[in-house]
Amino acid sequence: MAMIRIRGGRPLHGEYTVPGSKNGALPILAASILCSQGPVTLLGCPHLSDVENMLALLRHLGCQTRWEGDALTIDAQNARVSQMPEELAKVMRSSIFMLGPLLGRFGSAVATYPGGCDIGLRPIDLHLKGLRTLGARITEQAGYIFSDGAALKGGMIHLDYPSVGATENLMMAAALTPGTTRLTNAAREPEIVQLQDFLRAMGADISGAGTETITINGVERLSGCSFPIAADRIVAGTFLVAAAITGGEIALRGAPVEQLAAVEAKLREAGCTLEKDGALWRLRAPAKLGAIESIETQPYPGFPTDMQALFLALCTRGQGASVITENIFENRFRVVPQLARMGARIRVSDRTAIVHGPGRLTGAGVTAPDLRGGAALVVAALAAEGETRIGRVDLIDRGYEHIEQDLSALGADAVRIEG
Ligand SMILES: CC(=O)N[C@H]1[C@@H](OP(=O)(O)OP(=O)(O)OC[C@H]2O[C@@H](n3ccc(=O)[nH]c3=O)[C@H](O)[C@@H]2O)O[C@H](CO)[C@@H](O)[C@@H]1O
Ligand SMILES: C=C(OP(=O)(O)O)C(=O)O
Repeated sequence: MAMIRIRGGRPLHGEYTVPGSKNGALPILAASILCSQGPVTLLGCPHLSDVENMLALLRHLGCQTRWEGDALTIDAQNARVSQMPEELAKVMRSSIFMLGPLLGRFGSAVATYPGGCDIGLRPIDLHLKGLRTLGARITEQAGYIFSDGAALKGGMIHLDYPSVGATENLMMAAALTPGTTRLTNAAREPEIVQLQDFLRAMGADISGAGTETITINGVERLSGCSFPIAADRIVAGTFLVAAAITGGEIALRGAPVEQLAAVEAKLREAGCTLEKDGALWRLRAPAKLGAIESIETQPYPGFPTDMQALFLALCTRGQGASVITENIFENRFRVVPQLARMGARIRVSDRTAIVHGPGRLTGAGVTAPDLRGGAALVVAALAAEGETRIGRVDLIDRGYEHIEQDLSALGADAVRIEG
């Protein structure tokens, strides 16, 4: 098994270009199967293991896929319905995104319960309830989800919770479903707006993404287009935290600054200076990081749950106690025992973690518990004395293309050791 070895204590300095977004790309890849006329080309698509797994799923469903640099072309003209292979569904939460588009285009789908990082129970009841409201007949048997959407028609769906994935799945199902579908209490994340933009580029009639009501008028068919994948707000946030914890300075190129308002506010509270400088967004760390009184994860535009573990790491270096509350996923403090191995003093009670800083972080052998927990260990290792070895790099690779190379280019001593 590969691991990342980091020798800490070197402040990061330099410029970093933010890559395309994983959470933007994954639903867009699923939506490409809706396109029956001509190929779609996604520009600036990140080369991530999750993207490759999604492509394997698309090929299994009869699509042709081709990379040319960062441009990814998918031709779904000859796509067909077929049972999704369990091994792919098991490793990737986003396999569930195929359900809506397959129902929309072919009127049937067979899926398995999705796997992915262990950050909570992650039920899919809201996805299934919404599809049933559109007329899908869904039966669940031995881990398989059989859905028949021959009689799909537009309808009113109120989501009990603004789930990102359920909103996306239902937008995709409704794009080719006759009649008008209205989604209320929809998620408002930037990735929902990106999916709407992509569906529109293929010819869909959809509006309202970014607000809590999305309206979709089904069209007969969708056709090919070329579409840019937007920059990854969580990767951008990760590199800001990495620079901050090492007492360094970073300039991000192509950062989605407005999408990071909640993260920026907390970095400022920790004493960082952030300013726009033309196309660059600069962060300068203070001589000593301050504690952060309270962070509460919330749906967008609140503080993102995907940044929570990274701030656990950052707050270990803050002067005093910081309080972090996780409201979205019930199992997202699994990195705490790993950070404790590096000397962090964090007390968890239910959904709240109290981080006592400033502690001395020291290198240790640790294991990524999930994608962002893994990134938090990388960031902590940059600030630790001595050598840290981080295992389960495969989880980190889900969302970061070659994190050790990008950090090395900014001055870190970080290498991947293939095992
Ligand atoms: C590929 C992708 O974009 N992943 C993101 C997406 O995940 P994902 O789309 O899975 O997250 P959701 O917004 O659906 O989940 C939020 C909460 O709703 C619950 N829930 C969700 C669906 C459902 O049918 N029933 C239900 O109870 C979940 O268990 C969780 O507690 O949004 C999360 C919240 O911003 C991010 O952390 C993930 O990085
Ligand atoms: C939890 C995440 O992703 P996914 O929903 O794909 O598991 C994440 O990106 O932090």
